[in-house]
Amino acid sequence: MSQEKIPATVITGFLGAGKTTLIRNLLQNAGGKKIALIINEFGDLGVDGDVLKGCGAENCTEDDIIELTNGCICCTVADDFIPTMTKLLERDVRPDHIVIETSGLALPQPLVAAFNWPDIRTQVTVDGVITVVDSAAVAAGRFADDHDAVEARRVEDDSLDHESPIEELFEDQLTCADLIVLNKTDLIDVAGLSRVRAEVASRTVRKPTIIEAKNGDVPIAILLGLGIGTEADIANRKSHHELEHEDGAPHDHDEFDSFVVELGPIADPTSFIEKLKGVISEHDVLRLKGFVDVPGKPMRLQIQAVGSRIDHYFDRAWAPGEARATRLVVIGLHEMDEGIVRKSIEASV
Ligand SMILES: Nc1nc2c(ncn2[C@@H]2O[C@H](COP(=O)(O)OP(=O)(O)OP(=O)(O)O)[C@@H](O)[C@H]2O)c(=O)[nH]1
Repeated sequence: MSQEKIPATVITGFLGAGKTTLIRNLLQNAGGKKIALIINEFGDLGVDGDVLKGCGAENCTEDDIIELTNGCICCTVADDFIPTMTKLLERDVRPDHIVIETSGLALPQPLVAAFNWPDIRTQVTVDGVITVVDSAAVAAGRFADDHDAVEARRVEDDSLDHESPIEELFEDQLTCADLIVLNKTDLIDVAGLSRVRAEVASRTVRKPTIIEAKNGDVPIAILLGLGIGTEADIANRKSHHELEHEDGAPHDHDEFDSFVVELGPIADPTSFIEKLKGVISEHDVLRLKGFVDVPGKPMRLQIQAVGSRIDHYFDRAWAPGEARATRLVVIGLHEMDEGIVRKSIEASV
């Protein structure tokens, strides 16, 4: 029996760009399409999976949400992603569409290349790669090295890389895109947005379509059904790393670190969050997210920090029998001193 290939959409974008938010919208507006979701996170705590499982979309039940937590998907393609895909494809009821959320630090290239593996290629095709961009972060220069300063240092020290790991990853994620979503447009003005658009366009040679969004709110008809078959075009989308190491040396994430902080109940979340802001900016924490136990409140408090901007809201009631706890995952550059950051967060309670 010949079966049509199942389309798979890869959603990529730097830490905190709004991938989970966009997917949540997509699931809630999927109009009866059965969607399977594969989520990969950097860091030990399954926050994104938890957020998406709580979104209650009928066409994507908890069974349809698969979390890959053994490291970044781009490094564990063979061990983790391929077996997961194979199992998904063996299910009696196959999904209409597969959506894959990569970790904010993943290179999408190795993942897309995996769709050329023999067992996968015959059954699934990449509908398109969607790269979500935090427009406010781009506007604030968080993905741009100060090239003049770097150049000045480089004259003194040849071993210095021109681009930071963050800037390289950002470009690699843009390089792989079929569609770029400039998200968080509510946080910048029109002039800022047009500068962001120009900067993003200048960092992609292939010139994919660029659209704008607030809270990842993009009609499903725009996101799904691109019909690109990206896996056949992977040679045109090489990452910095692939270009530098044509021998195929594996990429790793040594430049980044993550750890989980567990705390007791937080009686004064407002003061805690205020102090967290200070910790994040003092120690250059890239991303912090998790859940807080506020005594006396039936709901858990979700904390989401991207750079020094912190969102927080009570997202759902603690389930009966669920242990109330405060757990936060912290992600930063390798130079981040875990011991000091951990102590500062503990001292913020
Ligand atoms: N103001 C504003 N906030 C947004 C928007 N989109 C997402 N956010 C917030 O940004 C934070 C990060 O969003 P996520 O959707 O978790 O980002 P992500 O890309 O999945 O993050 P990682 O999985 O950690 O890489 C959350 O607090 C969101 O509510 C937007 O358009 N505007």
